[in-house]
Amino acid sequence: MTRGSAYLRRLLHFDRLPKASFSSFLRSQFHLHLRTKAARRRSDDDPDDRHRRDNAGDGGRRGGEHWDRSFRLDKGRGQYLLTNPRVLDTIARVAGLRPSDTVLEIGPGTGNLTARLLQSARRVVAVEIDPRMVDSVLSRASRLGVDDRLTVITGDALKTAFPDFDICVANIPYGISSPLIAKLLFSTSRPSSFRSAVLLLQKEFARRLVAVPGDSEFNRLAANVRLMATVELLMDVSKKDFVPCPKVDSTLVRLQPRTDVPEVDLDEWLAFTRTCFSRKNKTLGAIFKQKKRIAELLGRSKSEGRSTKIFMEQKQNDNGAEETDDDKCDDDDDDLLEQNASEVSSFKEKVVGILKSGGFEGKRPSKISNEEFLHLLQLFNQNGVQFR
Ligand SMILES: C[S@@+](CC[C@H](N)C(=O)[O-])C[C@H]1O[C@@H](n2cnc3c(N)ncnc32)[C@H](O)[C@@H]1O
Repeated sequence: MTRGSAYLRRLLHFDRLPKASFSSFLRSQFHLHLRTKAARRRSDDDPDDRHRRDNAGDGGRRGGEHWDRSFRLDKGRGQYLLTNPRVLDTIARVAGLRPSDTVLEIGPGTGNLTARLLQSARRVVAVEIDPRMVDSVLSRASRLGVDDRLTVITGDALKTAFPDFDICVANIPYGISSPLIAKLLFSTSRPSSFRSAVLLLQKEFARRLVAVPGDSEFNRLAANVRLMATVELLMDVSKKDFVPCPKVDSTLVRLQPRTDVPEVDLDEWLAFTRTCFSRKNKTLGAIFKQKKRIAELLGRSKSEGRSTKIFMEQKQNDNGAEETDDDKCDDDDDDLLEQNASEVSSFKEKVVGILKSGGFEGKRPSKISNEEFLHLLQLFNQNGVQFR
């Protein structure tokens, strides 16, 4: 008998019994463990059991929502299923659904949240990119007898036209957080026809969304979202509540479209904030004095009506941060300067003059409120400087 098992024997008070009894105790425990494991595996493969688990969202809600492993989950598509029934119930509850509501759900997956949304709302319209998930959620809805109230659009939520909806509730793939929020807030009819969007987001991303001017995390996305909506953090959700377990924790967030959105051309605003936040930790004076920036602005201001890609189509990372590293911007500036040198120089004087007149030259974008940004944009536009 090894020292370890002698210690275990003492610990379990087997030291006064014959060694043979202890060995047979260990053997019986081992067999019990194997039997339990086999039973669990059988239950996973049992369609009835699976069905019982699938139905956890429509009544009893005991135990976890399990993944039936009928196909491989694609992490590249953000297929992390939320399986904690308490969290799923809470999301459906705090979303504030009304019986007359049409809910837009992005990425229903196997329907863990969908089943609950269908309990409280009139109908759910879901957009799902993976046809395997579409089959899964549709067959689940049909088993629950609610398929007549569920429509699933197979496609990319960023490229699919959304139908009219009252509220959006979703555990979204985190890779599309920024462009999806931009699409919800900037491309729906104005004033926004929906009441709110309750989204599960990566925790750090959610914190950046609620950052205010002066916070180290304040960024372009936060400024843009604040223009269109109020943001509220509802609750944190542990990574342990997902299958498979992701690397990051999550936060449930409510976005409520503002009814008092300022009168501003939104494409112009988006292009303007893109410029303002283009260089980390620089003052507006430094940002707008860049040769490349001046040349771009001059080109835009001269060619009226020239359109640029809008916010959600622009290349951006999921942090909502689009700032470039300080030293990378001046590369190739000279090549980009196609305008006549004296024209560029007098345009630069004009831009700097506008910044000075509003007291903005020495200010950093991360400390500026939206009211101030709007004022500066107005000054630029009034003086013929256009951003898109
Ligand atoms: C985080 S899972 C959520 C699944 C389910 N709602 C849940 O909570 O268990 C994200 C889902 O979004 C889908 N998805 C990923 N990218 C998408 C896109 N661009 N448009 C629509 N659905 C997408 C994935 O296939 C997956 O089903």
